[in-house]
Amino acid sequence: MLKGNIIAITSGKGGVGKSTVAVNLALTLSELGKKVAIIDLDIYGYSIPKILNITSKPKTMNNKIIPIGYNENISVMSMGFLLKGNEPVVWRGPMAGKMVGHFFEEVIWGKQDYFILDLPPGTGDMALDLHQKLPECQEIIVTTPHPNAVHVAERTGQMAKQTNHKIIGVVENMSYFKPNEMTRYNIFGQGGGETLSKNLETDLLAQIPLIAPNENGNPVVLIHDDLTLKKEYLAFTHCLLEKVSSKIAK
Ligand SMILES: Nc1ncnc2c1ncn2[C@@H]1O[C@H](COP(=O)(O)OP(=O)(O)OP(=O)(O)O)[C@@H](O)[C@H]1O
Repeated sequence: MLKGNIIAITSGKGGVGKSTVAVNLALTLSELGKKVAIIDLDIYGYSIPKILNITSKPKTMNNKIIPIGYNENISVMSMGFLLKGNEPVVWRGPMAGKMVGHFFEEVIWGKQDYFILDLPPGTGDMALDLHQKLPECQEIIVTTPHPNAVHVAERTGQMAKQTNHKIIGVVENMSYFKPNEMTRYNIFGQGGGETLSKNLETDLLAQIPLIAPNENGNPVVLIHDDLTLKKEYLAFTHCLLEKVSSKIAK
């Protein structure tokens, strides 16, 4: 199975930034010299290949899949690598569950410091499969500050608790927008991450701001492209490393 610390990035609602958080966390860990695998478990709504701009296809060896190497520290697997172009995945739940099993067992991962799992939103089949297949997995719950996102994310956290997955903490994404040092807009409200972490009796690990598109109108979501984002993710990753290693030590 997977050899290394396993961290699932979860949420209640879609679109709150799970995949973005998963990728930036992996990039930051890799910059700190850690070996990281990103497993895109959003079988229907995979987005990691697009975020990382990966177009190559994985090779196989002895009937096992070799994950795509993004850089020397990061290996990636996604449903998107197995399809031609932007094909939809029109599968019933058990098929998707089987694919998740393949991603864990039929990919040559080797030993990694961290496996970052990008989950689909909610408490459906995939989350349940994960709880059964990887009981040692720990979770980070992503929300925006908006009360609706918090309300739904709380159910994901409750599921983690019911199935004995440790919650490392909450990340509040799209927390605020700061066009300059003097101005700050709380576009999706305020305090959602804090409320969620209190309700789940865990820590608020980070408040990641909304980043404006660059001068060409392209979204900026990777730490490579924005210094503020880089600093926020560095602080978040250090906080995470401390929490994960203290849990390992216990
Ligand atoms: N901090 C941020 N600032 C600006 N844009 C962001 C930020 N975080 C995420 N986004 C953008 O928001 C959109 C949704 O992000 P993402 O795909 O990571 O969410 P998700 O929770 O994984 O969604 P889904 O559940 O649908 O897979 C993307 O277009 C992403 O580029």
